[in-house]
Amino acid sequence: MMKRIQEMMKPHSLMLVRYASYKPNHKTPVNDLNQTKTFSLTNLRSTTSLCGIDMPEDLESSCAILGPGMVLLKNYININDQAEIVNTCQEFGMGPQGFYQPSYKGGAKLNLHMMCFGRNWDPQTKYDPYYRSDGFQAPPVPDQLISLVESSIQDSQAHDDEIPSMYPDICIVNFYTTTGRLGLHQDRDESQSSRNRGLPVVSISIGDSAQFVYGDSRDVEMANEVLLKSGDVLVFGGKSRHVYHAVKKIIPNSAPLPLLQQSMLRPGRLNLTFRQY
Ligand SMILES: O=C(O)CCC(=O)C(=O)O
Ligand SMILES: [Fe+2]
Repeated sequence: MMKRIQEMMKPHSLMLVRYASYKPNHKTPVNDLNQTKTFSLTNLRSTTSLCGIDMPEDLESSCAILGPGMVLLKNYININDQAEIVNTCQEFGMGPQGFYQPSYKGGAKLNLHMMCFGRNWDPQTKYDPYYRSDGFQAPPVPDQLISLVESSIQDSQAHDDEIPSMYPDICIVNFYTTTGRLGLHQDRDESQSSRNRGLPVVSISIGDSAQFVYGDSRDVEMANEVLLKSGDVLVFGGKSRHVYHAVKKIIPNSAPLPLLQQSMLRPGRLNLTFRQY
């Protein structure tokens, strides 16, 4: 539930460039070979078949305080930059270090596709500085995304000065199809020093909206709910660094139509979470 909406502002503008010079570095896959099938974020289809919502071009940004250390910057990223982020993730996501569907120890797969920048994270290995279970190395976090995260933190600090600064050296990119979801959890796999200092997690949403739940306990019935829309940035650090959170549902056909026209993002939701290891 939103506690308060503050000051209106223009959506953030960011110039993203392509990463033509990055050369992936990987070992021969050691296991999970069957997981290296490519997954595309985009699919070419006629513009008349795109299902999304019309958006006023001059929609302003706003801010909601969800709790101590938890700030939602609404409509923070403009459509062009959202489309560039889709392009960047697609470019890396189609490569050998790209999207795959990770699995838990027992073999069950997560209900999403994932790739990482900076360090790989996997439900089984947690953070590995170099290689994920199929042997591929994570590319570095793109500089333009680092700048976007740093600006988001500064803007969130203007609303809550207890949110610490951080340098985003790791990023998990999740793509949820319209049936995707993520169970209630805390983000606890970063270094103890990062977590003890309450260094924030910065989460960017692009595409279809998500019902996101969050709360202080493991009990999902007690959790609050907020809709994360395309272009929103959620920052949780300080006292909320270990908030329980989950993605309950993706709302089909809720992405902005101009984003779909520009990026050809497939139905579903792209989420990037940045952290300092
Ligand atoms: O998709 C989201 O909004 C949350 C993702 C998340 O919690 C995570 O990657 O740890
Ligand atoms: Fe999380």
